[in-house]
Amino acid sequence: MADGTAPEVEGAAAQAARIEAGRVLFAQPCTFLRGVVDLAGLPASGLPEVAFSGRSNVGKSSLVNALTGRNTLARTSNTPGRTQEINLFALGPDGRPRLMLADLPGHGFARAPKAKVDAWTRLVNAYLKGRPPLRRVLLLVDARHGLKSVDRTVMGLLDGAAVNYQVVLTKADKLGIKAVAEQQAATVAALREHVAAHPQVLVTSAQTGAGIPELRAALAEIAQPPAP
Ligand SMILES: Nc1nc2c(ncn2[C@@H]2O[C@H](COP(=O)(O)OP(=O)(O)OP(=O)(O)O)[C@@H](O)[C@H]2O)c(=O)[nH]1
Ligand SMILES: [Mg+2]
Repeated sequence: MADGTAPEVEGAAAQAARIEAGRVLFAQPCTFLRGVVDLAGLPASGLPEVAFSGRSNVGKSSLVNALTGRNTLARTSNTPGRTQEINLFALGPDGRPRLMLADLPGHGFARAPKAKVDAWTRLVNAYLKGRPPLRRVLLLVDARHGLKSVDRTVMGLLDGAAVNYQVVLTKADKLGIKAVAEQQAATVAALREHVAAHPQVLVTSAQTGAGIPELRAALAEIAQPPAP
């Protein structure tokens, strides 16, 4: 390079700057705005939004908590079907939030009455297809199980609506390093034919914090830039 800096050194410096931007963003306050049961209840905030989607019990609410460093911001449970509304959280300095987080009800099996599950599935699908500020959908997939047919249905919906999405493997602490790497490689390969999918698959654990700095960094690139 012209200034004598080796490319790998420049790459490492750029990555460190991304990680730092993510740390700074998620060190800001995060406040629960509201839970909505129909699209009309969604605020027109003008903020970029990122949604946490995936099968029931995959760890969506836990990931919101791990990212924001708050254990009880989003309610979690061992029972699939815990989150039954679209819960919105504003992240950023008081009065000047930079990013909206949307913790969604899960897809697929849930321990709740069928009529209720059908209603929130319709809500989530309508939200995923038609929410203008939605910049990225994080499609959470249990690292032990990989992509399931309900995930492929959601991927088809997002491809069709041209909504950018990124697969995040969760609960990586429940698998060995080799098995996680194999699941990651298989998922990357499966995403190649999906036009709206981000090519990078992130690996996380809400329990150990693995992958959380990297996911924060990815979301900092979507957030509104900090005020000068
Ligand atoms: N070991 C481990 N357990 C996790 C992790 N993330 C979530 N869990 C557990 O998985 C269960 C479900 O977590 P939630 O965060 O409630 O999952 P969810 O996707 O929001 O579930 P619904 O709202 O029901 O769709 C809880 O018992 C969590 O403690 C993780 O990274 N590692
Ligand atoms: Mg939840």
